[in-house]
Amino acid sequence: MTTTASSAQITAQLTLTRPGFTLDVDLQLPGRGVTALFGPSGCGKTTCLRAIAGLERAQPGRVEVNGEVWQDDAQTIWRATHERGLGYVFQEASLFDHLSVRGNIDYGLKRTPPARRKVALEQAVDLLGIAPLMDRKPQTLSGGERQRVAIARALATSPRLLLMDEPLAALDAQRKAEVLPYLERLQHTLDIPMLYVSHAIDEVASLAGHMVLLRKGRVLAQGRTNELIVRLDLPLAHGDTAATVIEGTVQQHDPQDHITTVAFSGGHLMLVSPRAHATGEPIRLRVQARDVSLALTAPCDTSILNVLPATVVALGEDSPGQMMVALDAGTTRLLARVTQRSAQALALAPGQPVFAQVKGIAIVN
Ligand SMILES: Nc1ncnc2c1ncn2[C@@H]1O[C@H](COP(=O)(O)OP(=O)(O)OP(=O)(O)O)[C@@H](O)[C@H]1O
Repeated sequence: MTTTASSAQITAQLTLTRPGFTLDVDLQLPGRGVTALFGPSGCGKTTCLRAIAGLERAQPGRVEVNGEVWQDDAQTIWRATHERGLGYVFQEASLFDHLSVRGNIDYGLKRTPPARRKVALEQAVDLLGIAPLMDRKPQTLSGGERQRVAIARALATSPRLLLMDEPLAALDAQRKAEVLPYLERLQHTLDIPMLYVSHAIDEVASLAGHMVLLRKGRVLAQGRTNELIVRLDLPLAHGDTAATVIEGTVQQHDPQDHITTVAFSGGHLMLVSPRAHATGEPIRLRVQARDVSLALTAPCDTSILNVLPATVVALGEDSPGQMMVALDAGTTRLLARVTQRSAQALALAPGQPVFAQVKGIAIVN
């Protein structure tokens, strides 16, 4: 086995040329947690995953995962896919229809030498909530159930890296919402890094701490998801889906009004939450730019619960007639989408103190 001294990090320098398309990326990713590959159709997300998996050969290429070198053309190192210890989950779960769910998961387990087994069968089954399905045949399962079985099977191989290529894309919104919490649970429980391809920015924002933004085979930006989604120079901070993820701590929960108060670097936010959250629990919140409005003086007699003092950092044009405003509330960057007319009427400019009125907040996890 070829290893180097570097610790939890994934690096991939990949050049791969096809007629009409060149992938040329230098990825520097954390070796823990979920990293999303995000970008428009055809930008090279799947090609990146396949090159990291060794299913396609980048030339030249170098891939190193948590100290193990999988490819290094300069040193003529090449590990075949089956020697990389990968889990791969695709859009459509490719289960063996002649085997039961248990048989499918056992198949993954048996391919893993006992010394390398980190994830017990029971743990994979429990994390994906599939215990009641173990004796069923795949063709009797719903799409969401099949996908959970496919993920459990990949996990049962105790992969060094789990590659997921749009694992929720074939599911309708309801099934997606059913599988997403399991994926969130995985990353909190297992120390298996995941690379996650998705088109859906809300999925990325809730799952991935880190992301790579791809365009036409190149890296447009890579870094912490919370930071990239609010950068006005990048496409994510534009349009209807622009949003901020706020990391905070539950301060209290009022069971009478079902209101949870969350403390974060910019103050407090209150949100309606039917579930009682424990005091001190870390919590991530998503605030959409279209749900934030601005005022120059503190509004009074308003039904809006959350008014945060903030400072304008930058303004950018969004769509015709709309501006995107980046704000700092404490050390937290927020986005507000306001009309161009309002931006002019308030004479919004960098450095200006404002009050951000936050109308809608969603709990991410
Ligand atoms: N087997 C192949 N042979 C030739 N060209 C291919 C092949 N697979 C993909 N391509 C091309 O390579 C480019 C990158 O494709 P890739 O599948 O990596 O994009 P993607 O970002 O994953 O897209 P999508 O989101 O639509 O799945 C595209 O231009 C695509 O047409």
